[in-house]
Amino acid sequence: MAISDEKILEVKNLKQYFNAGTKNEVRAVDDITFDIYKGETFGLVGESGSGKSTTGRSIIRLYNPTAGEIDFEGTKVNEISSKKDLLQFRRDMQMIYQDPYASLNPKMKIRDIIAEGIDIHGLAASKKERNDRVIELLQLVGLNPDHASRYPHEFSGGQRQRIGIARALAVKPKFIVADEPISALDVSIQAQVVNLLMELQASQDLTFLFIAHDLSMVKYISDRIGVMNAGKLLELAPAEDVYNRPLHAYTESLLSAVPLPDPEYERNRKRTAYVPNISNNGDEKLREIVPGHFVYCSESDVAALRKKEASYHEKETSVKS
Ligand SMILES: Nc1ncnc2c1ncn2[C@@H]1O[C@H](COP(=O)(O)OP(=O)(O)OP(=O)(O)O)[C@@H](O)[C@H]1O
Repeated sequence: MAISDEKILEVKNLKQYFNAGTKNEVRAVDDITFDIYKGETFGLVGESGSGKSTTGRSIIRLYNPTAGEIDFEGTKVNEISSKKDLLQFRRDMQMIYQDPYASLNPKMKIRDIIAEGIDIHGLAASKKERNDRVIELLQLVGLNPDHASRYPHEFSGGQRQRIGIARALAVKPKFIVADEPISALDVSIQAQVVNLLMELQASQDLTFLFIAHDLSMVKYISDRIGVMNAGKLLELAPAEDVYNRPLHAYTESLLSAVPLPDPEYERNRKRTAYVPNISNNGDEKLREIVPGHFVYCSESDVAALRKKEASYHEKETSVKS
């Protein structure tokens, strides 16, 4: 599915605090705003504890936001109240987890794990239809139909993640929150799962929120990327721009920590320490520096950031000529 200009998800000034008002208050998500378009993969990256998972969980309504709003297809997620609408929402929005093993019941056969959603939502009229659908899903994620009668422990990490994906797809969702779906996998398997997700996005008309702390893979799958730190969205831009023209110093330092495949280059390169390049004037917010490229900054930083953006283009032109 090509990316539409229609927004499927709007996150507006979302705050998700834990233990709010106590001395143990954690501002896991602290006033973030972003949209996701239909057919898009939006990558959310940041170090551990930056608030990525909390954002994903708020979106699928596991939490009640401290403040702000989440709209899915124009409906306020936290105001969905009828059983019927909530069931539909749970069907439209599915989650894929980091550790598929922990989320697969070890005592259940793969058939029943995959068919859980089919059963809950009454999507199969007969046992045969249910079985056929499971087989179709297994094939869709690159597994063998015979696997239906086996148990989770009989599978490798990559295969288990495929089972988790099949389970999510069983209810024909529109939107998938993939929370670090490849972090627990061997590097050699990561690319296979990323490729599978990309294929499925096209064939199943899906939109993804792809959460990752590893920036090396997220580049390939994401159309746009949001960089989070300490509950704030610090930079938001098309994936290419985040990688090739980072503007926030935090993004630059994250990128400098991405492992590179060439060992020689890897040994010699320098990590960039995070030296903030944003003023602390109290008027910081996500500001559009050039069309589509946003940085959390103060009004007084905008000119310098525009200059920095322009300097990337000058460098690119001089490399070409
Ligand atoms: N249920 C909770 N109660 C209290 N604090 C929480 C809860 N869930 C998360 N936090 C805290 O909120 C902050 C953000 O956590 P979150 O899991 O969203 O980060 P993350 O970027 O997804 O990191 P990771 O990659 O480690 O999961 C952390 O400081 C975490 O300890």
